[in-house]
Amino acid sequence: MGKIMAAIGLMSGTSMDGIDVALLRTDGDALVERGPSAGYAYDPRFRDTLKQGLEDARSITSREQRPGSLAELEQELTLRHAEAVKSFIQNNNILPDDIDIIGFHGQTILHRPDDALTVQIGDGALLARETGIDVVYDMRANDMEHGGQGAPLIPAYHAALAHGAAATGALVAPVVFVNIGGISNLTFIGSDDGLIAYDSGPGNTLIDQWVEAHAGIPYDQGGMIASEGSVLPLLAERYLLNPFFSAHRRRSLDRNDFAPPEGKDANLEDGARTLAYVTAAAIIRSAGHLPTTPRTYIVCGGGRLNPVIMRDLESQAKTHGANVLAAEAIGFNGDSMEAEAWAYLAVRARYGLPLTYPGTTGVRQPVTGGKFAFHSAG
Ligand SMILES: Nc1ncnc2c1ncn2[C@@H]1O[C@H](COP(=O)(O)OP(=O)(O)OP(=O)(O)O)[C@@H](O)[C@H]1O
Ligand SMILES: CC(=O)N[C@H]1[C@@H]2OC[C@@H](O2)[C@@H](O)[C@@H]1O[C@H](C)C(=O)O
Repeated sequence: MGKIMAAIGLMSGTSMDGIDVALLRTDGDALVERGPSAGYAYDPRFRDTLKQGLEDARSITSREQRPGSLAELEQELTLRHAEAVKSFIQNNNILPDDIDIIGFHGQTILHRPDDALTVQIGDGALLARETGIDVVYDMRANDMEHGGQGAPLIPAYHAALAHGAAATGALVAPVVFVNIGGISNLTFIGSDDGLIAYDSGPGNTLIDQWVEAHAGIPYDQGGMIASEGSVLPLLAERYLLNPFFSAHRRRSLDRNDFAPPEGKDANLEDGARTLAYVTAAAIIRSAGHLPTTPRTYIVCGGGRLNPVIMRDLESQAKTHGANVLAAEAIGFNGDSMEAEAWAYLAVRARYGLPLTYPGTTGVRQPVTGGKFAFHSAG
C-alpha cells in the first residue's frame, strides 16, 4: 500500500458549466477521506468559446492537433483551472505544499472510440507551473491505446465508495452508481466486487441544448419547464430506438452522438418533459444489459437535481424492484463525485495502479494511465 496523499481533483465535464474541485486524502486503494469541494462556474462567454472549440475539434484526426481556436482555448482553460485551484486552497486555508498531486481531467473536445481517438484539452505542465503542484493529466489515452473505450473512468472510484458504504450495511445489493452529467454513465458493483460500467445515454445535454435554443437559458432548473409538459411518446421512442441501446457491445458516447429535437417536434415544455423521460429511460434500458437487475441506484451528477428525471427514474426502477437514492441520501456528494474521482485516479496513476478494467472500458487488461507534469521541472 502506498502512502496516503492529499490530492485535488479537477473536472470540467461535458455540460461545460464550470470546474468542479475536490480535495481527497487517499492511498489510491481502500482508504478514502473526502475533504472540501467547490464549483467554479464558467461565464456565458467562456461557455460559448468552449462550444466553438467543439466545432473546431470536428476536423481533428490525431490527438496532438489543435486547429482553429483550440491552442488558445487550451491555454485559457488551463489558466482558469489554475485560478480555481488557487481560490480553492486559499478559501480552505491550504498551502500548495500541503497538496501532493492534482488530477486534471481537462475538457473533452472530441471522443470517437470507434477511431480510437479521444481528446481532452488541458496543459498539465502549465497547470503545474502555475500552481506549484505536481499534475497528472490526460488519463483516458492509455486506456484507448490498449483497446478500451477511454471512458468511463469514474468506476474505480465508485468501487472505493461502495466498499466503504457496504461496510455500513446501508445498501441493498446489487448497487449501481449512475452519474447524470452531460452524458449519463453507470457503474455496477458485482457481488465479488467485480465492476461493470459503461455510458448509459444522453444525460442533461439534450435538455440543456433544447432549453437554450428555445428559452435562452442554460438548463431547466429544478425541472420547472419539464414539469409543465407531457411526454411525447413518438419523440421519446425516436431516441430510445437508437441502436446504441440495443447493440451487443457497449460503447462510450461523444456529446454530439445524440442531437436535440427540431423546433417543430415539440413545444418548449413537452420537449423538456420528453427529454427528461428519455434521460431516465435511457438509464433503465442500458441497465438492462447488466448481468443482474440492480436493487439500488445511487444517483450523482447535476441530473439528480432535476426532480422530473428523478421521478421518472424512480417509477421505472420500481417496476424492477429497485430503489433510487440521490448520492446525498447515503452521505456522498453528488456534485463533487467526479472531481473526487479525478483526485483518486491521480493517486492511483502515481502508484501505477490500474485506472480501468476490461469490465469498465473494454480495455484488454487492467491498465494505469496519465501523463505527469512535475512542478519543479517547470
Ligand atoms: N438545479 C438543477 N436543476 C436541474 N438540472 C440541473 C441543476 N443543476 C444542474 N443541473 C443539470 O446538470 C448539468 C451539470 O451536471 P454535471 O456537472 O454533473 O455535468 P458534467 O460534469 O459537466 O458532465 P459529465 O459527467 O457528462 O462530464 C447542467 O448542465 C444541468 O443540465
Ligand atoms: C470522453 C468523456 O469525457 N466522457 C465523459 C462523459 O461524461 C459522462 C460520460 O461521458 C463518461 O463517459 C465520461 O465522464 C465520466 C466522469 C467518466 O469518465 O467516468
